[in-house]
Amino acid sequence: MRRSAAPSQLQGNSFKKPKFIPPGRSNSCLNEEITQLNPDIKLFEGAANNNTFLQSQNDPRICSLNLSTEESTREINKRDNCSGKYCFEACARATLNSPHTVHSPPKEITLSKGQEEESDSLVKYFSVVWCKASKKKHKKWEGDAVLIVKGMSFTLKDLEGKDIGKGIGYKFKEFEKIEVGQTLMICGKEIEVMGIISPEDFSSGRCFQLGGGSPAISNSSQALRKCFSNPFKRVCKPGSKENRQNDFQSCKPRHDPYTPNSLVMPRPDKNHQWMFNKTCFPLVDVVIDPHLVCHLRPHQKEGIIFLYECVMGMRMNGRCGAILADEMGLGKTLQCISLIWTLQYQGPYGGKPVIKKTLIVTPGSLVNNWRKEFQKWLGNERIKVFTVDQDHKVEEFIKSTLYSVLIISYEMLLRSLDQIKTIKFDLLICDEGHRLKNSSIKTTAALISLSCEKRIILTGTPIQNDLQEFFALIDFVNPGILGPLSSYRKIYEEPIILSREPSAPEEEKELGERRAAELTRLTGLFILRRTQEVINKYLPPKIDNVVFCRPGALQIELYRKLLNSQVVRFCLQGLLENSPHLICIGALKKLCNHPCLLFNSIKEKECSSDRDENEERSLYEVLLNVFPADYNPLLVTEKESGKLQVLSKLLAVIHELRPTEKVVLVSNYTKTLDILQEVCKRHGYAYKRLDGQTPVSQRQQIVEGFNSKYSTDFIFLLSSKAGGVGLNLIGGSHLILYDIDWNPATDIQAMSRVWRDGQKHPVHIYRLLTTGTIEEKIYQRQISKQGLSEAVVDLTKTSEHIQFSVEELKNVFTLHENSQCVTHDLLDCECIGEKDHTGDSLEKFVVSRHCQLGPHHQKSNSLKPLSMSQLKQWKHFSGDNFNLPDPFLERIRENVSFFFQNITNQASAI
Ligand SMILES: Nc1ncnc2c1ncn2[C@@H]1O[C@H](COP(=O)(O)OP(=O)(O)OP(=O)(O)O)[C@@H](O)[C@H]1O
Ligand SMILES: [Mg+2]
Repeated sequence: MRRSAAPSQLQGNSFKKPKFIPPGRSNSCLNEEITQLNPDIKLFEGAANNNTFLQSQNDPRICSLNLSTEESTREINKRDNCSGKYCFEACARATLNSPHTVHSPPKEITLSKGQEEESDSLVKYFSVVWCKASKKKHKKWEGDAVLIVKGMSFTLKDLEGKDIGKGIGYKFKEFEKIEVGQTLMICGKEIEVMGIISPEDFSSGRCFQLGGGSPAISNSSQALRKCFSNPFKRVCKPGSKENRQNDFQSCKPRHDPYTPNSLVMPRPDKNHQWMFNKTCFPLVDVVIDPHLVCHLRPHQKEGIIFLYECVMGMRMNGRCGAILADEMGLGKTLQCISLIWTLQYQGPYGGKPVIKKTLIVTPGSLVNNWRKEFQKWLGNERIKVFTVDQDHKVEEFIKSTLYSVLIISYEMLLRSLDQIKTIKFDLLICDEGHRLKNSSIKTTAALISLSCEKRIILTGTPIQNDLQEFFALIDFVNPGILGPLSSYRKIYEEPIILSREPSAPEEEKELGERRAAELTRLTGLFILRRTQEVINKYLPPKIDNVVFCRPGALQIELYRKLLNSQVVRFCLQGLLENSPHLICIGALKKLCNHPCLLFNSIKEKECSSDRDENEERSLYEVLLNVFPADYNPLLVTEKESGKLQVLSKLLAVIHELRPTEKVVLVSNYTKTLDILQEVCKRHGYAYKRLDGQTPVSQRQQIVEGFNSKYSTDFIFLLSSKAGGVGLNLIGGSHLILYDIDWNPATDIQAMSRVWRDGQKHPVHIYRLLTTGTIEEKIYQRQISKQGLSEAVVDLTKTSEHIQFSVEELKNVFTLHENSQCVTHDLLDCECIGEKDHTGDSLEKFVVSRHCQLGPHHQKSNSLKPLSMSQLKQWKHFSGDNFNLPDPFLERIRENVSFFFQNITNQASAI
């Protein structure tokens, strides 16, 4: 009856047929056909097998590095053991890396009539094709669908997960014995049952992918079609056996794969060879340069293999994208440099290089850091890298044949997009690539428009907290892998989000969890994230301190006045039009940093002609009266700010006790940095400064100047928003976070700048908070579960994105004048600031952080904001405690009401 087929029929429905079928061919006798048309394949396979192929695959040196290497070995062995068309099917499945089989034993879901009548909740699933009911002889199937039969009702869903038919009250008989091949008329649609879907395939969502089974992999995605198109077009030209053997002998690995500690990449399997080695070059081991290997950490070796497998399309057929999401400081740069250096001169087929040109796009402040890292690991001669800046334009790169790597900032990329598009890049690396999470922004669109297939995103920031952003990143590296956004929403996002609702029924929860697990499984093939713990053992101890500083008298007076203002009262009545609460929050934060910042804002507002902002104006008028008539903001009096007083003492004690050590001083605000700079000048401390105004071309020079052991600088003033990401500031071993951000990710990024590979001294991190004020509230929000919503784990989100309830605002707009530490009060700790919880260290506690992908994704715990209960395990003591074990804290105690402290890698830490 069928004349035209639904998509699944065109590719071969996986529930009925073997899954891997190159388009245009029927699956039967596939291998025989190949052998007939292409005798060289056999010859080649034999040659490969006789050579180092299996030896290297079985080489324990390689296997010990990575599970995936072991897996691929197993896959290859499996393939070698099978033959004929079933072998082919198995190969395809093994490459897809899917632990699941599609065929499900009918008995699992076929129930006896009695049983089914008893339980209305038993559900059956079928893959079907459908068309509108008509009397025409020649039917035209309109699409594939999934039929869900539950008791006497059914739902028909298209492959995007949308309901296209629903019915209840059907005669039970009609659904009793649905069989493959049967046609049914339901809801005005004619359907033909193509296969049975197991409950597992339904709940994981795999059945919604064309071709079933391993969804996007066997799916007819663009990339795949490209690879599979006309497979016999460029097959090996028959050559004499001798020629081939000569070829074989002349192709040697660039480095000896058998020297001890060599790092050899996994060999492509036969399926890969069949697709990508049409000219039948001999297989050659790809070996990482021993010069690099001797520096690599174990996780970096594993990461290089991962990246190699991804970009070579060995993890997923024809998919060449990867996301390396290692936490900050794990050396993502070195892993990429090793990959580039390897692929540029080596390849598995005849040793031919896989790539010629690489494009690295990175935030402006890291352009020169990349160049520097290339120099550090490969010297100046091996690879010529070209960095684009004001004086070095893309044209130069185009004209010269010298350079193979182009490093450019995201901003410059937009400006030079037309030229960039004329260059054929074989590998694209997007550093700090979480910024591509929004596919509608210009940068993402520009990068998508580049034709390069091998794409790598590097990011140290968690990426799974927002499912839509997650989709954008995935879709960037492996376009189409999750289908169109609309079906992704229906199949994954909606069920997952619904299942997270506390009131979700059990059934919904289960479905959501399964979909999340499937999404994790699928994307896990090309996402790698390791946590900081993997390098802890190479790093010196780290002492984290949270220091609660008593506010100054002027601060308290202004604070009270502000909280009693009309604007705050309006906010607390829920009148939040024009966001007056944000003005108040802004004013309180400035006040905590230094009253002079607030004074300056008031004066600026006075001068501005903007008449609309009544709330702000009236608020400021009230406050101005609190300042002394002769107040001079330029004096930046230290005692006016609790934190500044503590900072000034802290710098003095570090300078005195550790004269050779340096300090990174971080703020989110340029104007606060101006104050801190003033303090440096006043005390004669040599400093460097990097903020949003610093020209990109100068940034690396400033960083290097500070890191140099010959540098006389004592302080590095850093604006975390402008330059926090990616920088290496290992010259400093003390880092002071002067203010706190709503977004814990911003603070974590900043705090990760000094405790990283290359750091020689124990690292001291000081987070300064003004006692009893909004800063404590922000901190509590950061560390309490409620505060860890997706709104704040994203680097680009600020307080404007945070929704406050009136209740929350009441809390934010309260000053706790009589508490030494509100945060400690909230911990329900029985101590009175004298107890020292030395036994437990932070590392022992698992932090849970809101992650939309659910529990399956909550593996890591190192760089997450800690929780209240963990904080309780930190050592803590009030400033009145006389036996402080820390010489630095001891000297600043006078202005400090409370401390928390935790030591990681405890040895001779202080
Ligand atoms: N194997 C290694 N041995 C010594 N130093 C290393 C090693 N790997 C990386 N490093 C150094 O560690 C520092 C951090 O590396 P890198 O900047 O690549 O981190 P990252 O993973 O990109 O972190 P972020 O997410 O903060 O950008 C660099 O100075 C780098 O040279
Ligand atoms: Mg980096």
